[in-house]
Amino acid sequence: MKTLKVALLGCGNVGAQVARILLEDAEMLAERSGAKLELVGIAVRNTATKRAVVIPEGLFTTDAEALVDQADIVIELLGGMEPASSLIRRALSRGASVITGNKALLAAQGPEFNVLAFESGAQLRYEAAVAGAIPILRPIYDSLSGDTITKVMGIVNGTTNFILDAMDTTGAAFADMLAEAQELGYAEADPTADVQGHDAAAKAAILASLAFQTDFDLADVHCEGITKITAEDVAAAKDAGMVIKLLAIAERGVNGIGVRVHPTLLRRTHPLAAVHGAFNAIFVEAENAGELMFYGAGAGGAPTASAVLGDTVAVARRLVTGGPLPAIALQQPAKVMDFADIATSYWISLSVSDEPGVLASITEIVAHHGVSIETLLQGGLSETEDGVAELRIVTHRSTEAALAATVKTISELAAVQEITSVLRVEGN
Ligand SMILES: NC(=O)c1ccc[n+]([C@@H]2O[C@H](COP(=O)([O-])OP(=O)(O)OC[C@H]3O[C@@H](n4cnc5c(N)ncnc54)[C@H](O)[C@@H]3O)[C@@H](O)[C@H]2O)c1
Ligand SMILES: N[C@@H](CCO)C(=O)O
Ligand code: NA
Repeated sequence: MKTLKVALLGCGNVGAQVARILLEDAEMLAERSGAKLELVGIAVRNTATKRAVVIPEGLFTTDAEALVDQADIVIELLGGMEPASSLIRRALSRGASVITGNKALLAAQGPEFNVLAFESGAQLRYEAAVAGAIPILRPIYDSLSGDTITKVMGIVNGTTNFILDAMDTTGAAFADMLAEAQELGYAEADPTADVQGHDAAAKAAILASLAFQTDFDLADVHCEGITKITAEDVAAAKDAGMVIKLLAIAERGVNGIGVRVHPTLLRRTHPLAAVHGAFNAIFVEAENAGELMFYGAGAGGAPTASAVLGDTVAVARRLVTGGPLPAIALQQPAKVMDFADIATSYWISLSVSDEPGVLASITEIVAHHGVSIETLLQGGLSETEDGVAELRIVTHRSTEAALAATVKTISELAAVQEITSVLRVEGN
């Protein structure tokens, strides 16, 4: 049986679990790959650091470059831009295949890595980079390659789902749940990438690139995180039979493809509303397949390691059987839809002076901008301020530009005391 040398870069949450599986399940992996997968070394910063799993000390090295230079397969789980980028380029340039979970790096440099891989005949796989354990990239670029995808929409960040879900179900505080997500190994090394939506935006760029055969990068993704979501927003959503989720959405529109990440209100009957904790779920709509939903663990060491090992076996099988790599699908230049042109629906909460004619002025403004109202709810007089009434408006779908202009004009009305929240609504 052929032996393939595997170099592991990084031994953190995910890397340690990958090392464990490579060592514990070596026999099974060899049977499935058709080759012995020999872990030849693990690049770390400090060889003396105690790890989450028992690993023979002799495997650790601080010389990542020398390790890369002797490997057939390089698994990059360092995170961050450098030295991850240089090491991936080094591996691909010498024809070694690369598996990575580094979505931030892929969203920035993925197209360049693809070219390097194509030139040297190396394989590049990154199922772990989007929605952890869930097989989602391979279904999109492989299983659905005979169909036309029209929309991808999902919860792709475990940390923010964990936080929002706890705020919704137990009323827990944002900061406490973020600390717990960090302890559980869900959050990025710098958790602002999670809560500001950048991690989900990188995943949205990867999903959109594969679903629409083009190259999206982070700059193409409209991104809003969850840092402005308050306990009051969560309670108001609950009161209305809805829940707030951070969604990544990529869809074909009239003049291009719109890619966005933002907190979104969903009715509780929507399947994505039932995704709890750090779980992820992704809806894919395709012309012939219809609606598909993929659900599972979106973060965490062992689940993410499962996706890494799946890629490793797939790469090893091809190294054993040989044969040409599939040609890179023709990458069309990205036709990015301007965010202002994207159709969404708004939920607007506001407090107004409780005086005659206010409702009429507001409905007039909404109509003036070509927007129509789905529901308008008067929440009664404010408990804290005399003569102040609370209103909640949900609009029908309209362009982002028309909706934003509507909110701006409403906010300028003398009777409007405060726009307390503006959120987008998805689903039926
Ligand atoms: N944790 C998850 O749930 C998850 C899920 C999917 C993808 N990912 C991605 O997988 C990657 C790893 O994530 P993680 O959670 O294991 O991170 P981590 O911070 O736990 O592990 C990274 C490890 O790499 C080490 N490292 C960093 N720079 C190094 C260098 N120059 N030389 C040697 N070692 C170095 C760090 O010391 C750390 O031990 C990231 O790209 C992350 O985005 C993580
Ligand atoms: N920090 C990421 C890890 C998985 O990519 C998350 O919370 O989803
Ligand atoms: Na995945």
